[in-house]
Amino acid sequence: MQTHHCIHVGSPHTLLAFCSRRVCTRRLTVAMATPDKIFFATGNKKKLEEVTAILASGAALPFQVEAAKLDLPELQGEPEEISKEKCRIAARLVGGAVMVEDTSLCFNALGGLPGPYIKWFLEKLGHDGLNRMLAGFEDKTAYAQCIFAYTPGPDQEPLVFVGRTPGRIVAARGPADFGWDPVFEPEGFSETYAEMDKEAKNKISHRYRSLDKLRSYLLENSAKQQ
Ligand SMILES: O=P(O)(O)OP(=O)(O)OP(=O)(O)OC[C@H]1O[C@@H](n2cnc3c(O)ncnc32)[C@H](O)[C@@H]1O
Ligand SMILES: [Mg+2]
Repeated sequence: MQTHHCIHVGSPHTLLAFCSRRVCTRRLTVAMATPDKIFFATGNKKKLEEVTAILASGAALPFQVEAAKLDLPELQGEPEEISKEKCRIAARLVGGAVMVEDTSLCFNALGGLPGPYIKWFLEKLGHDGLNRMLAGFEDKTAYAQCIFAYTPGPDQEPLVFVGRTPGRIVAARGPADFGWDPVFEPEGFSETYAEMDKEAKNKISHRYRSLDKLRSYLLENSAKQQ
């Protein structure tokens, strides 16, 4: 059997190519450089505020993040797949590099539901209804999950970055200006997300944890850093 060496760059984002040696069927992978401009597509002003604050709190970025206000579809399926598909749709709409995120609120007693469907549960049942859903269960624990999906362009497969913050569902406390913040008390804290300073939430939140992973990935692959 003939053997030879293909270069295999172990970067998670890959441009698929094939080795020029005909005997080789292995796919070569080449890391995609971080572009100069990446859109953040969302229809949610509060998400945008948090993402902007989280990115601004770190070192200066060698790329620009520009908001794209898009009304993206509420898809069904597993959270990672929802985020990826949302990203593919957004990349086609903006015609370039884009990141999106999809947020879930998962009740442990309900096997992770409402999960990615929290938007509809919150809209139809309100904060009190979310509490009542757990009335028959002793276990009030939950986790907030954010999945950022990023692609350098419409023809590239999106990558996902998952961040989770554990906590529990409590009767609403604090300002009701962002989703289910008043009913989620993160583990290790006596305040709900809504009662916490924005800065404090942004240091421990599901959004911070996933965005931090995406930021590291983008910095590692940024030509300007090398
Ligand atoms: O355009 P996109 O980015 O999809 O924005 P969206 O508001 O539709 O957001 P999702 O599809 O991710 O649905 C998540 C739901 O959870 C809410 N939400 C998201 N992040 C939150 C956070 O950090 N705290 C409280 N509520 C949040 C949000 O308002 C939605 O009702
Ligand atoms: Mg949405």
